[in-house]
Amino acid sequence: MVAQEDRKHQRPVTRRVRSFSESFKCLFKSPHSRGLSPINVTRLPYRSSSTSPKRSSEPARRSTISAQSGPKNSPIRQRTYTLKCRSPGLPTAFKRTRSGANKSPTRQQSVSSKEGEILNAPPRNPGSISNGLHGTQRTRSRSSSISSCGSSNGTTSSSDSQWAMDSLLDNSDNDVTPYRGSKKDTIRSKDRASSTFIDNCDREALRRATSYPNPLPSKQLFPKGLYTRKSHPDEESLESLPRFVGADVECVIEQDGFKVYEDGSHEHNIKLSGLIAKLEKNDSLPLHRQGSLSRPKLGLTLSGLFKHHKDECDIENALSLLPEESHTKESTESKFADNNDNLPMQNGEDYLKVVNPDASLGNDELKLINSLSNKIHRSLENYLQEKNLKPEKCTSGEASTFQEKYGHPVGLVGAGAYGEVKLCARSRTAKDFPTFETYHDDKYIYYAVKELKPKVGSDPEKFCTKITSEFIIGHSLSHYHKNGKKPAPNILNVFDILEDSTSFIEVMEFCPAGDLYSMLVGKSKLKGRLHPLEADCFMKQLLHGVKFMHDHGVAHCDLKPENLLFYPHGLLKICDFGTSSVFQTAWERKVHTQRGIIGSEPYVAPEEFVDGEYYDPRLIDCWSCGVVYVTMIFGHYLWKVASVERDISYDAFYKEMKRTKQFKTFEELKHVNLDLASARKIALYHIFQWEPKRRISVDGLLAMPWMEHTKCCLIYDST
Ligand SMILES: Nc1ncnc2c1ncn2[C@@H]1O[C@H](COP(=O)(O)OP(=O)(O)OP(=O)(O)O)[C@@H](O)[C@H]1O
Repeated sequence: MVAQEDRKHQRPVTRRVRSFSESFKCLFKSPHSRGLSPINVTRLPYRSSSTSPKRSSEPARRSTISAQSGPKNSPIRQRTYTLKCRSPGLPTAFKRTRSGANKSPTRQQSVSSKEGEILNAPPRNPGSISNGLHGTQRTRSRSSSISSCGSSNGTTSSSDSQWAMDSLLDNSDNDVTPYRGSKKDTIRSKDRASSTFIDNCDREALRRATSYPNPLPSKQLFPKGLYTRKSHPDEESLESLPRFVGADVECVIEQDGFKVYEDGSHEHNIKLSGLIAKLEKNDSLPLHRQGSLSRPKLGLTLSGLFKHHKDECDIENALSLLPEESHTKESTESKFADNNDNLPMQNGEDYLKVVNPDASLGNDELKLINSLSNKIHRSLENYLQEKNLKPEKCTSGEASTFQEKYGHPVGLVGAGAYGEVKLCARSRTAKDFPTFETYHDDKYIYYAVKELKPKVGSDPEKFCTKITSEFIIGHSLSHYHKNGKKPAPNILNVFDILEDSTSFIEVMEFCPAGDLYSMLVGKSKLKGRLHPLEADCFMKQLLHGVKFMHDHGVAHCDLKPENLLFYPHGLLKICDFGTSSVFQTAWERKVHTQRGIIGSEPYVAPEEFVDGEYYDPRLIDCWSCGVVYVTMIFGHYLWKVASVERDISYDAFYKEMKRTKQFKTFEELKHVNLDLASARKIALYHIFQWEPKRRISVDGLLAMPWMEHTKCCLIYDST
């Protein structure tokens, strides 16, 4: 099997670094010049620390690195880390639903390895099915500083590594937001927060639920009425997605709203973000300075009335940069499957023939890119020269206004490197029924609206590439169903890009349960972690989302918890395509390799640090998925940088693997049963191969027993 996998990875990959825009630019050069001139990709480090303005005391999130250089000349600066390696002792909180809590805390023993300590609970009875459910509770030593994380020589020590993520957090918004479950659930989840036990009496039910490979069918075995699964109100937004049908089955695990049923299925109840929870409590939407995307002002001043707010984007005047026709599904139907009529031919050459109709970037996108980048360049000139001109209309006739299409701003969701992310809402109309591609409730439809403002002195070319890339890749991936294919449930919908007199505005699907980063932070605050079955479900969704991207010629290149968003019932959405790489367009059969460091440090694959080495961007995504997974499981990083020169934790992992072909941390990692623990361990070894040619692909990973037998709350074609 390993040999087979290796062969898979040795598929010929060709050439060189190139970014999204270059994938297209090169199409306008003659084939001759394309072959000769190396295309230089400078990936703009566009993502500085993005801290939600609402929570200024929260530490900075991961920054995205995008550069093209090796370790010696690394553009990576020392940064502060927020998901730190932490000190041992946190037991995983498990609680049974039907029985009283066992008041005697079980012990979770920590396992130390050379490079750091991890959290693991050895079984009370080795071989028992509840191996991962009992542990030693130890007092954790908390670090109160995040600044200690980087040593001056760029390496990390194991003591450096023991920073507790939760110690870095403010507790200001604890328990403000309700769970998205029933009232009963809400109360239970509060009770559960401090619970760290599982009682023994229903072990048999738990064993059945998590039996490997197949849990027992529920209805034949269990009487009705024990526990009826209810669908969430927001599930109606996902009509097209098949889900496990509700059944009367017993809930055998309940932890922080995550429930596992006796038939092996499960249910997530992820907290709604504070903003949406507050909005839903009130009956009407607040008018946040209707017509403006800027923050609400506290008071009105006379001078303010006459002052031109240069940095505010003016929503009334925002106009779509998209041709009107591309808003409708029908008109964007892809024609390239068997029609090359509109190809960007050059001097009669036919090298732009569509050979890969599955690529998400084809003729339609090419046209859109051309039109968008022209408009963005023109507008950028105006912005940078502070001409403050109104945007030109893209279409003849009356284009709908931003407000008609997306409503008005009702709050602040987050902040990105180029501006804020706002929540906009508009009333539902009869026309909206039945398809919703974003979050909604009975009355309103919600959109996330991201402001992209050029910085003074910034390179217009880079800014243009960043927003074109972010929008086109997101838009094309999320509109792939335009040609009759199934929608990708794990890719964030990107709807529109508009401009006003000072900035560009990207309109996206709104995910009301926030991102994985916030979820992990929230768990950590409550001294809990993700249940392994919940983490497995997220991993499966993540891998399916990434597989979808890879199948369509795009590698994400910046997978990290901050870029994974959620719906309350656990639907995961991959977002932020600003550093994504197009490794294959519709006109290419070959997969392009690339070089240079791209992504966020702890998630960056080791081959990226090798100076000048070309790598397959799909495999770096796979590595990042592995890091995201272990971060979910441990609640901290295993290393800060996957470079033996720069990180002693990684160096220790590397040496241990070389010497023993094992990594103690993975060997001792527990799951709900031994089979799952073993299947997952094997998969982790396949992911964390520092030699890319030995690393498993995302496809391969999904086919491994671990993922094959992971019950996911979405049912995919291949499962
Ligand atoms: N569609 C969305 N739904 C819900 N929350 C969102 C959405 N988009 C962004 N957010 C929130 O806003 C935060 C910042 O947004 P985003 O990730 O786009 O900025 P960034 O990645 O820091 O900026 P950049 O685009 O420069 O990388 C996210 O971490 C997330 O919590």
